Amino acid sequence: MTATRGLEGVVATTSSISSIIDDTLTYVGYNIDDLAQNASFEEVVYLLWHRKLPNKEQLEELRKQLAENASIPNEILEHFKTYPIDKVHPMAALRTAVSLLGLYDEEADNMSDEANYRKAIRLQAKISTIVAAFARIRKGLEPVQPRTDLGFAANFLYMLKGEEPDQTSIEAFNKALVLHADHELNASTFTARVCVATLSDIYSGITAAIGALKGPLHGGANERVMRMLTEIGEPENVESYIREKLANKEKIMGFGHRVYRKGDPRAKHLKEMSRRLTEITGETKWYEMSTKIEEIVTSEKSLPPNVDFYSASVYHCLGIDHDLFTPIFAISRTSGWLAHILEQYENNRLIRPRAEYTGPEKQVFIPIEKRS
Ligand SMILES: CC(=O)SCCNC(=O)CCNC(=O)[C@H](O)C(C)(C)COP(=O)(O)OP(=O)(O)OC[C@H]1O[C@@H](n2cnc3c(N)ncnc32)[C@H](O)[C@@H]1OP(=O)(O)O
Ligand SMILES: O=C([O-])CC(=O)C(=O)O
Repeated sequence: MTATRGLEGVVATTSSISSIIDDTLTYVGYNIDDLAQNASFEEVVYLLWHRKLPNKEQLEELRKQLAENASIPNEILEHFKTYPIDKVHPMAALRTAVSLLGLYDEEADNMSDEANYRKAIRLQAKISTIVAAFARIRKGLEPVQPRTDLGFAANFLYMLKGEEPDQTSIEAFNKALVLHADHELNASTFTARVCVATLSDIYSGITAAIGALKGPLHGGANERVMRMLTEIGEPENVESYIREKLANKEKIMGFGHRVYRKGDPRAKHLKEMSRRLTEITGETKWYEMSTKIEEIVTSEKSLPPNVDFYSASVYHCLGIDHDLFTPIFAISRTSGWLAHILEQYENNRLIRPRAEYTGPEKQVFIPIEKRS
């Protein structure tokens, strides 16, 4: 038995949800470029869960279900208020809150297909309310109740800020949600599938996935990109900062990918959004710095930017706190995680690979009183 480090290139399951072939990303066969230009996040959720685009009635029904299920139990809001608020990362709060949410769902352990679908709706609906409520509570603000007349993207921005967002912000945020919704067998999706393949419940699967997304090699990179941009401060500091990092063999956050070689097809959409939004907000330096970083990293290391790189300046321009960037990724990716969890249940087999043993062999047990 020989181990493949990081399971690189290992095909671990079949799936009909999304694919990456020759650096092209599709959801159920629809090119991500088409979806990013044309689809609402709710349409994408429907597509991932049903493997077809909704008609008008089906989309309206899903929108209604998401809006009607967006409120969260008061116990979760009260729980947030007990946290050492300035020490808790919002991803840790989200991971805990999703687990807690399971305690208040009477169907949590009902494994019928119908109950699992109802739970998927509830989780997708409530996750953005959780993130927005935590963001407000930690600032000493009252949480804002979700509205049933707003779409998913608009509702999140409204709950976060307490005022109706403008059309540009809604469109940009919707596009970011579409771009992050699913991505084949990435680390957090694989985590979710491994978890529920034991026939554990959906809340366990999403809690586990949030834990995996939090890491800086995965979803946590977007927050670190903004930290790097802030540290650099001005475009004239980019060159020395990046070259020093590369010389020290440090990783530049937001670059590189396990699967893409020529480049991440989502990055160009986020780059264009970053260009537009930084112009609108008068903060063009973030875009200017980002493009300079891209030039250096691409030429020195042949590493193109991934989805996390330009999303940082996009979210910054939308007025979102930097430590909420990864929770926002989680809000969108919940749709993909849920699609994969439901697909796993449909055709389940326990996921249990092997390890190549590299430890000592044939050891002789020594009683404790004789050990040095
Ligand atoms: C949504 C997402 O999850 S997208 C990815 C988000 N993560 C990041 O942006 C973090 C930065 N990027 C990385 O750490 C990596 O590129 C990963 C984790 C995304 C992919 O990693 P892997 O396929 O395992 O590649 P690995 O980490 O083994 O790197 C291979 C080589 O490229 C280098 N490399 C990879 N990414 C980077 C980077 N961002 N900056 C500098 N060097 C890099 C490594 O140092 C290594 O070099 P070496 O062979 O000289 O030791
Ligand atoms: O696929 C991956 O390894 C990481 C990624 O880009 C994502 O999850 O969107």
